[in-house]
Amino acid sequence: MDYFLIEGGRRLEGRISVGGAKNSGLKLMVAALLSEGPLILSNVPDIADIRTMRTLLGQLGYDVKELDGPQQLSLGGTISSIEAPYDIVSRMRASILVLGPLLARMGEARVSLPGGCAIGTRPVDLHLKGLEALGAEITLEAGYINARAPNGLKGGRVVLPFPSVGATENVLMAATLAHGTTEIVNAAREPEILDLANCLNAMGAQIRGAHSGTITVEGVDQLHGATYSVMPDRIECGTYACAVGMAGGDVLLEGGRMADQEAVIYALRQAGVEVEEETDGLRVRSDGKLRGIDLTTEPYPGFPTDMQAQFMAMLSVAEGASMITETIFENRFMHVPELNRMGANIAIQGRSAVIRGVERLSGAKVMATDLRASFSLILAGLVAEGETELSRVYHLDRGYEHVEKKLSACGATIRRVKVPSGAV
Ligand SMILES: CC(=O)N[C@H]1[C@@H](OP(=O)(O)OP(=O)(O)OC[C@H]2O[C@@H](n3ccc(=O)[nH]c3=O)[C@H](O)[C@@H]2O)O[C@H](CO)[C@@H](O)[C@@H]1O
Ligand SMILES: C=C(OP(=O)(O)O)C(=O)O
Repeated sequence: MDYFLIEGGRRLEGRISVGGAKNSGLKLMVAALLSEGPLILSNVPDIADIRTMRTLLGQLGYDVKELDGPQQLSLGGTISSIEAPYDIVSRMRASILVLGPLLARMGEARVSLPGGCAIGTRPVDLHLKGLEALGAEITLEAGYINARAPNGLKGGRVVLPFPSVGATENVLMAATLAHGTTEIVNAAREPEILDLANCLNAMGAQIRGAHSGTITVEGVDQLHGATYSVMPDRIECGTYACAVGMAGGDVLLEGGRMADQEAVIYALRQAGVEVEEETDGLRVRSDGKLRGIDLTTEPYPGFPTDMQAQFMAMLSVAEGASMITETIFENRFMHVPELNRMGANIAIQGRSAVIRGVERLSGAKVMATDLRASFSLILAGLVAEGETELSRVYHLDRGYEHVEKKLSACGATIRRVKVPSGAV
């Protein structure tokens, strides 16, 4: 298992190129299952989750080819299996999203139940109810979801009690090939949903209102191939903005977009970080002097839960106290004990964390527990006195590409130590 060594105390200057969004790229790859012709995707992030999705699509019989390196993929072929097995779904929860497309295209699907993960129990009841509203017959057996729609799916009205991102995407994809009209009420409004709808429309789907909370889909008989570019990763962009905020410096986040992340930019500015939109991306400047602020995670357009851990790290060295309330996942504070081991002063009270800013953090051996928690520890390491050793970086590799390259290019001292598999 690789680990990172980080030496704190360097300002960050230069440019970081923001990659394609993990949370869009994965869904666009799944959308290819709905198409009769190949889907060509560009700006695909070079991350482990995308490689896992390639394995899953391969398992279903699909052919995923690199056209010009890992960032441009061609996806197409014939579906020869309708089963998403446990060993892949348990590695990556987004695998559940093949359920809707397989049902719509093949009339049946067998997908392992994903189960919980480090940040919460993460049930999929809303996905299943949504698909049932389109006429799917669903049973659960031996840890698997068995779904059937022998006469095809029928358009229906799906009212989500909570705007679940995954449930919205599963129902949206299934509805593109259903007979008749589907309305998804209280749909998630994340920019990645709009990206998915835009790609599906480019493939011939008839989707309206993908950014509005009520999505209308007129089912069509078939979808065709298309060429589409994955949107930039707003979470990666916000993560590097926090790095500059803490370490101090001046960095252009190439490809970053203000419109995708107004709540994050508002919070950065409140904390004392300068953010401006330029033609090429977002310019972030900071003198490293930060103020404490209060934050609550919410569905989009509110402050994203996927930026919570990074802000926690940043606010741990701000002047004054901050409070972060996590409303999306019930167990997303696993980074707190690790940050405290580096000298942070953070107390958890129920769903909130009270962060009392400290003057300095000190380098330590710490352990990644989930994707965003991993990066919060890198951020802490960038400003800590001495050396930080971050283990279990496979969590980080799921969703951040070329971290050590991107940060070192801006002056950070960070290196990956490769440990051959099998070594102790
Ligand atoms: C691959 C991907 O895109 N992942 C993102 C997606 O996850 P994901 O699609 O899993 O997130 P959801 O919006 O579905 O989940 C939010 C909350 O709703 C609950 N819930 C969800 C579905 C369901 O059927 N029943 C239910 O109770 C979940 O347990 C969680 O507490 O959106 C999250 C919220 O912005 C992000 O943190 C994840 O990075
Ligand atoms: C929670 C995340 O991803 P996933 O839903 O894939 O676990 C994330 O991207 O922060």
